[in-house]
Amino acid sequence: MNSTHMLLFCLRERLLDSDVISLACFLVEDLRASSPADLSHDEYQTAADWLRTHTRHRPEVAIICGSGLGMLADTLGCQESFAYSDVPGFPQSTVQGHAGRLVFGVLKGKMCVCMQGRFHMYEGHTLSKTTFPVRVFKLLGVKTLIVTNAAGSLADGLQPGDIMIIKDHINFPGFVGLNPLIGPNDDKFGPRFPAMSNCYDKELRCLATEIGKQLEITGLMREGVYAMVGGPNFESIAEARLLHRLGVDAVGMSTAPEVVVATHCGLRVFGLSLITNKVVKTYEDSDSVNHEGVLEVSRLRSVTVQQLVTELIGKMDINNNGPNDAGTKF
Ligand SMILES: O=P(O)(O)O[C@H]1O[C@H](CO)[C@@H](O)[C@H]1O
Ligand SMILES: Nc1nc2[nH]cnc2c(=O)[nH]1
Repeated sequence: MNSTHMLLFCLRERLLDSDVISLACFLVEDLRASSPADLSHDEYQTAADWLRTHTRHRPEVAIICGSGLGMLADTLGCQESFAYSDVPGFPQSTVQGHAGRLVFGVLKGKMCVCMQGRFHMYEGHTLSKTTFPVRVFKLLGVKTLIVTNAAGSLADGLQPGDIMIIKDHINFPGFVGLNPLIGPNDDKFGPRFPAMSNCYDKELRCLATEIGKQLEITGLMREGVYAMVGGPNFESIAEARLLHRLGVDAVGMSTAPEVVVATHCGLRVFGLSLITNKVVKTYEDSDSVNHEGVLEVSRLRSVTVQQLVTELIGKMDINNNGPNDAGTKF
């Protein structure tokens, strides 16, 4: 008996009133609609097979470009690119600053695939669709995922233009059941109960800090905790204060689902947030954030982010799969 049958049974037996039943059925359906159980293994495999037959590239590193950071993909050598609309199963990008192209190419001698545009829950995509490319990358043989995003800062020491290496995240939507792993577990990808305590690889974080020193950008860099909220609205002042008190350094509307799915399937993850604005925390402050401002700061810093990511890819040991790799099952 599934949850809906259970609720209908309660109704028949007059255990609950009909309004409660309708609401509960709606919530159950809603949760189900947002779970990856609505995609079969074959759907990921079809996309991976299609890509394998359309490109000779065999990427080891995947990069997800945050808002306004798509220029990273332009630096790949020997490029081949595909519109998301051409790849079976890929959703469409609907947000300004997210071009909607998958770019394959070579960076510092490593085969890479770059998402010029990511998918967000607030666009109306299910979480399975939001994270769809990550599992496709796994099937393509990718070992390391690099996620980038634009984020607002709550930490006093983080200014617009700074780069925060993500040490950990808080997946707020996950607290209310909006987790991409909800639904029957696909054991071919990973375990039912994956650990998240090592999801941002320590070695890669240290390497990025070293590279920051070489690039003489340590003044712009620090580690911190990223929190994902659902969006699409930016934070109210009371919400900003709450996040600040909870120890959040930077907030955005993406990344956590991708990282959860990547960690589940044993990918090594590196993440960074480009701080595009300070989140307003006082009622006296008349500033307010907007997406155009976010994109502008991203573009201004995109070359620095590009240099950092490029050097990181060049120097990373591709054969070290990190602590989450339980061995591939394909
Ligand atoms: O997280 P990325 O995709 O970088 O984008 C961030 O910027 C947008 C808001 O300006 C939101 O989508 C937020 O998540
Ligand atoms: N939620 C949220 N997302 C962002 N993305 C870029 N800046 C912000 C911000 O201030 N808040």
